[in-house]
Amino acid sequence: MTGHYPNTRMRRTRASNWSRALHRESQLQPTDLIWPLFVTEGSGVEEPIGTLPGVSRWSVDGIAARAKEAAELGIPVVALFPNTPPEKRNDDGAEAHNPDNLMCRAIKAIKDACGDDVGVLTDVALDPYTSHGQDGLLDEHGYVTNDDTVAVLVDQAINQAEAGADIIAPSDMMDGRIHAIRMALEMGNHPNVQIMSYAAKYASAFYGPFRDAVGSGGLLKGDKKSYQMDPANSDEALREVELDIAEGADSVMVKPGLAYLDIIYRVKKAFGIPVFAYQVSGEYAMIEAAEAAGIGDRDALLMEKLTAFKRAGCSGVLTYHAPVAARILNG
Ligand SMILES: NCC(=O)CCC(=O)O
Ligand SMILES: [Mg+2]
Repeated sequence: MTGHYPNTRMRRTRASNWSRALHRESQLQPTDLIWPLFVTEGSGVEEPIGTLPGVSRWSVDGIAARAKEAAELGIPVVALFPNTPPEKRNDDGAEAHNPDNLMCRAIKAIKDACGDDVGVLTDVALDPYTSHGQDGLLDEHGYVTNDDTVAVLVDQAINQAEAGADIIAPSDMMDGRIHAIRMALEMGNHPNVQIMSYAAKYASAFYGPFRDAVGSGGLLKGDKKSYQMDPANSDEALREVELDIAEGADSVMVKPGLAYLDIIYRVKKAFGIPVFAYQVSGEYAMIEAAEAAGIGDRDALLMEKLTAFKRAGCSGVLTYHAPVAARILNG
């Protein structure tokens, strides 16, 4: 039972800087951040992404430089997404398991440049490699098949692990893929490669700028509602998470971030496992747009939102603002 005024004055502990610092319940640190990076072909290339102001695609050499920057800022992990050239995209996304694809070259360049100082998280899904922009293989009706897709995702994940990936992050939302990938990693002599499952990924309107960044936006026909979750659902997210833990996920992700804080909170309470939020491209773009429109201070907005993820129970956050936030935190 809390006391009564005036014995209890809630404002007492808020009255000074030192006291606010002492009583702060959640503290964001650079080590809470995962920095998503977009890879493109060429060398010495930086391509700014129009819908993500401040974010660029980098060629492999630039990606290695960004990873070094991450290490200097205290950011422990970078996440990689390739912008596959159109001529290498086809119906079955076969480029995803080409050992010399953009992703594998970027993984190797980072591991050569940074070794153990930076972890490399790699996305598993076919959308950056398919000519139709869906995350899996289509049947004759245009439906994204489950089991045939999982077989390709396993090849994609092993391909990334062979190149040196530290964390495999399947974002496809097929059923059973965590088990299949975990078994393949065990059999393929990669027992310590982690899996961070996009366990509760919602069919969201906040992904638009990302699709521009990986070049799949113009290609995508229809939507992803037959595999990504309905934003109205919450109990279903707990079932998704429970299955992925049972199948061998080391950590889980909830995506998007801010509109799904209740899901993060429930997952953490129910399972006590490491939970990560993906603050997605649309969320990033909205903060930048608020700053550009003069209706909010970018740094204050982003630090408040990132802190909210910690408060809700996250171990960390994937955010395009990672380097900006780390610089703020490092003073
Ligand atoms: N598989 C990764 C994503 O879909 C990212 C979406 C976004 O940042 O909007
Ligand atoms: Mg699932």
